[in-house]
Amino acid sequence: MIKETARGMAVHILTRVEAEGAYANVLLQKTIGRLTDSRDRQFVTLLVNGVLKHRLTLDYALRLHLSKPMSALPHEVRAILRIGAFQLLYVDKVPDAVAVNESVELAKPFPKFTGLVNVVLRKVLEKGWEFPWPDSKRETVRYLSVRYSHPEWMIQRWLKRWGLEETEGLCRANNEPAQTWIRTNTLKISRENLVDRLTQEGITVELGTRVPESLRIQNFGALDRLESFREGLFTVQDESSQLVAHVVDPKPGQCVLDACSAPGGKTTHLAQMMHDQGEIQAFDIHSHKLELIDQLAQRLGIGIIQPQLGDARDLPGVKLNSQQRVLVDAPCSGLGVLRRRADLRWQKEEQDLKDLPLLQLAILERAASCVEIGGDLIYSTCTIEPEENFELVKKFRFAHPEFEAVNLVGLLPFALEDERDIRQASKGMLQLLPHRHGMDGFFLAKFRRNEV
Ligand SMILES: C[S@@+](CC[C@H](N)C(=O)[O-])C[C@H]1O[C@@H](n2cnc3c(N)ncnc32)[C@H](O)[C@@H]1O
Repeated sequence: MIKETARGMAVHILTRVEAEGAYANVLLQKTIGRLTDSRDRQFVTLLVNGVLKHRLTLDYALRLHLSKPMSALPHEVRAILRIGAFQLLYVDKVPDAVAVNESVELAKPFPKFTGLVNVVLRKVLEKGWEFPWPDSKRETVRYLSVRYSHPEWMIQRWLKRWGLEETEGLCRANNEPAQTWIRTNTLKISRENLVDRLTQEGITVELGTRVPESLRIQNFGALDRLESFREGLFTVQDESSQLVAHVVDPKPGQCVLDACSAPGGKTTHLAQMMHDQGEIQAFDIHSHKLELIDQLAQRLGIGIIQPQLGDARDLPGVKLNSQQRVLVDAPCSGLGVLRRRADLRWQKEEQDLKDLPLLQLAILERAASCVEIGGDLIYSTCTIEPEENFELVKKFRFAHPEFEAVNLVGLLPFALEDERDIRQASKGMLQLLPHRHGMDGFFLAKFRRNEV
């Protein structure tokens, strides 16, 4: 039995993820609560997410010193080696000797492999980052793939679209640690007063510069234990996703439809902007996720949201031409948020980029039929792939000349700097990219319905 230390817990989680296909984030949340020290909880999270993200690079480094393939080793031993190599290569604050010795300690329940763990990790330590990488000119795809731990099919697409320099920049950005952003609940508190409250609670806070409600926080333990959290003064939401409600720009008293709404991040932001006056119908296809919207709305003190179970391709009960604002925050491949979702890059396949647009377009078509004349339709995704974004919007516009693009430049709460973005945004679309904008990859489009 591996002891339930922080490292032991990380081995246990990674083993279950690989051997049983368990969801890493669900397992992490369930398990780390057993650790009393918040630093231990953070360390387990760092190890699990780090190993999942950098798995390809770690295995490449380890295989150089193994006589058999990783698959010939027990799952636990693979996890111990990866955790050890991750600390040696990526984590400055752990002394190298500690990383090696602790890994050997973890391997003691597998006596046949303690020697191997010791020898292999000492070799990784000795070599550091001096690997025989694939040739970056002749084998560019393979080089970027192992150097930055991304699937080759993703690299291939990005190289075609953006070339070497930008693709490398994107891969680097995807490997940066994700920052934590929160959104002020302006129904209850101003952003300045929230900064004071959080500071009193020992949290390091920084004002977001792009969204008036956003704050970046650091040095926090379990957020749900904070008084300010329980009072509903904020919710966790990435900064780029906080842009959406500003682009929707709903007004108090309006009828708003959110077609794919769970867990309610954007729905509750819309309600805030409406001063909790009017009506928001919040659809989602999963009933367990609808409960999350209810819980969030309750905590934030919001009353105008009506969660509705239903497929957004049907939107049962919603009348044609009945809504002043309709948001489609579509299910997507999520390739814009790879830094935030550690194992997502390994879960997606290129086929998803053929299947998802069919669903996205069907949802957009039905949602569009609910927009009243003069009303607005907003489409957003957290992906950077054209099939789900620009190309999809082009198809939709071609079939629906009654929708005209709405200029986004004045709606965004920050000024765009890049000429390319300004040109796009004035035509009603914006693609944010992690390596260009320093934010999660996100796509937004807005159209107004005219009489035809
Ligand atoms: C990008 S997430 C929405 C995030 C949400 N807007 C927020 O800000 O918290 C997409 C959502 O679409 C839901 N979904 C997937 N297929 C759907 C469908 N056919 N109809 C309605 N909802 C769907 C998923 O359950 C998921 O909750």
